[in-house]
Amino acid sequence: MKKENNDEKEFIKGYDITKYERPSIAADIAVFSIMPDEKDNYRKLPEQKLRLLLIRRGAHPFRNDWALPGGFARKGETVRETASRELFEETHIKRAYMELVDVYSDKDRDPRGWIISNTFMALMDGNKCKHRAGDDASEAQWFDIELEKEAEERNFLKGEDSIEIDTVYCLKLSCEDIKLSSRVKEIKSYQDYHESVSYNILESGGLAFDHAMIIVCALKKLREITEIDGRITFNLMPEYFTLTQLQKAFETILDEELLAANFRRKIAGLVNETDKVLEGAGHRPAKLFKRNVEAFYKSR
Ligand SMILES: O=P(O)(O)OC[C@H]1O[C@@H](O)[C@H](O)[C@@H]1O
Repeated sequence: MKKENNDEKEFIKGYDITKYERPSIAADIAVFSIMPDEKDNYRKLPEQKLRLLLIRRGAHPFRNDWALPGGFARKGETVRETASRELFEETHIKRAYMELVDVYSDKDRDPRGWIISNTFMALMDGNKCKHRAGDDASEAQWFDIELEKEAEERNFLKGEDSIEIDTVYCLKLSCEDIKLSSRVKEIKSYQDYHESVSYNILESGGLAFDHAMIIVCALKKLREITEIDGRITFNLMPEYFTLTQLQKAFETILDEELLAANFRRKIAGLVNETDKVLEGAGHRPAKLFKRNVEAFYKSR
């Protein structure tokens, strides 16, 4: 046993790590929040909007284009630590829900060279976030985000069981008079009873690197997780909320209207009623609820 350990030590000492080319590692974060629409000031409860934080790049490459907050890993950091550090630099938020979206490693994704992006999504109550421009950024802004299906084409490959579905998505991001519009193609193929998915950027529309594609993937993942397990949505909520506000948050993410009775049945076990009410939002004050923390401890 001891001999083997010594062998291994010798092997590691003599190992030439430079014989493989090494990529640079970056982490990006798609930071989502739900915030009231400031333009909607005629209602007591303004419409809630799903928002994404973008940074205007202050340096080359893609100077002046908009990008997800992100940056290179520092020596010794895990990529999650890199993402948390970058998130804190931009939002001053230390703890937020973070989930890996995917790893983006296309050789041409960054003109500077082989740079792999590990992208996380972070969800937060946007009202708590004091975003500020970081060292390498000239501006940080919350953008309203919308994703529309523009076209879908189905092609049978060999027989009835093999199909390729091409979907073109139009991603719209807007912040006051800044309007970004990107088009991303999703290619889903089902062959031999297995699904594979890939994406192509058709138009970047003012977004840097491959971030248009990454944002589409992040939003689709947020929607998928919300459909499977609604607990993720609570990360966008303040401590106290009405059931209507919670339903609106679900509807904003899923981009569809939900039936109140079905919705309330579904989330009943996840919330606890409090003795507080929301004042000033109509003739009858609405009851405020909190997370039922025990239901959140349960493993997924
Ligand atoms: O902002 P700098 O530090 O220039 O570069 C980091 C970015 O480089 C890209 O590959 C990554 O997606 C990340 O956003």
